[in-house]
Parts: sequence; C-alpha cells; structure tokens
Amino acid sequence: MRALVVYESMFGNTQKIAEAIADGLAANMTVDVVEVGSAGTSLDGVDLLVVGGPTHAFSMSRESTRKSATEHGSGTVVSKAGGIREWIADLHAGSTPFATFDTKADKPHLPGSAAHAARRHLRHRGLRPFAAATSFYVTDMEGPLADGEEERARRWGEQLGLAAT
Ligand SMILES: Cc1cc2nc3c(=O)[nH]c(=O)nc-3n(C[C@H](O)[C@H](O)[C@H](O)COP(=O)(O)O)c2cc1C
Repeated sequence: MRALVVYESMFGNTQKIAEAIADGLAANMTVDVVEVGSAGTSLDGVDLLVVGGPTHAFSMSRESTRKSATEHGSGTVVSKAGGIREWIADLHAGSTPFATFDTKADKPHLPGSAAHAARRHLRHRGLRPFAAATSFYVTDMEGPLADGEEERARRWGEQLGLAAT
C-alpha cells in the first residue's frame, strides 16, 4: 500500500508536519512526501493521498497571500511555485481516498481552515474523504509549531496508515 503526502509551506512549519505525518504513515505503508511544486498530477498507484498547506486568509493560500508571505517573511519561502489550491484544480482526479491537514494560528476563535477547504475541493473533484480534516497549530505567523504538534502529527499519520491497511 502506498501513501502520497503533498504539502505546501511558506516558512517550513507545514513541511515539518508533513514529514512527521509521513513518518507515522511509514509504520504501515510505503510513503512518498513531496513539496507541491514538485508533485505530479497523476495519482496512479496511490492508495491514500494526504494533502496539507498553511491556512491563509481563512482558507487555502492564493497567489496574493503567498506574495504577502514572501514579502513579510524574514527569509526565503519553501513553496515558490504554486500551492495546493492550484494543484488540486490540475489533478487527474479519480476516486482515491484522501485526508487533508493544515497549519494555522493557535487562536481558538479564528475561523477558517485550509484543510477544510482542500477537503471540499478534493471531494468536488471526485476523490473520497477518508478522515476528518485536521489542523496543527503555530504560535506565530512564521512559527514555531506549538509544543507537541510534530508528535501529534506523527500519531495522526500512524492512525491513518493503520486504518488504510
Ligand atoms: C498571508 C497570510 C495569511 C494568513 N491567514 C491566516 C488565517 O486566516 N488563519 C490562521 O489561523 N492563520 C493565518 N496565517 C498564519 C499561517 O497559517 C501560518 O503562517 C502558517 O501556518 C505557517 O505555516 P508554514 O510555515 O508552512 O507556511 C496567515 C499567514 C499568512 C502569511
């Protein structure tokens, strides 16, 4: 069984979560973890797709929010060539099972989530939801991740892999 983890990340936090999820999945599945700019659009041979990105303006990023992140961040960004919104739109979609995740600010009352938006878009493309959309938290715009989030991501990946096999 093969899982594909596709992530978008500006400041590296979602990348860390994606790698932790992949680590957890690897207990039960073969896993590839790919930055969205390098991900192909075919899902041939993929038994479980896991997609995640940073929450920007209550949803998945757009070109304008990525530009803003690039301009306001203190270094170079990880995802320089498009985000998961565009990747999902281009996907050669089938009925592959999927799960989505995001990173977002650790503020309980702030609405909106890239993971929920990605879930809606993937369902719309015909893919099959396999797990609830899940958020992982950062303590500030550029991070770091809140305490324990990488371990929580690893466990989430492990549970997904167990359920898929
Ligand atoms: C332009 C922009 C808009 C953002 N909007 C939101 C938002 O609506 N809700 C939220 O919780 N976090 C928001 N954030 C914080 C991001 O979620 C945070 O930067 C991200 O989780 C960091 O992940 P990354 O290092 O992988 O980019 C925003 C960040 C940027 C740069």
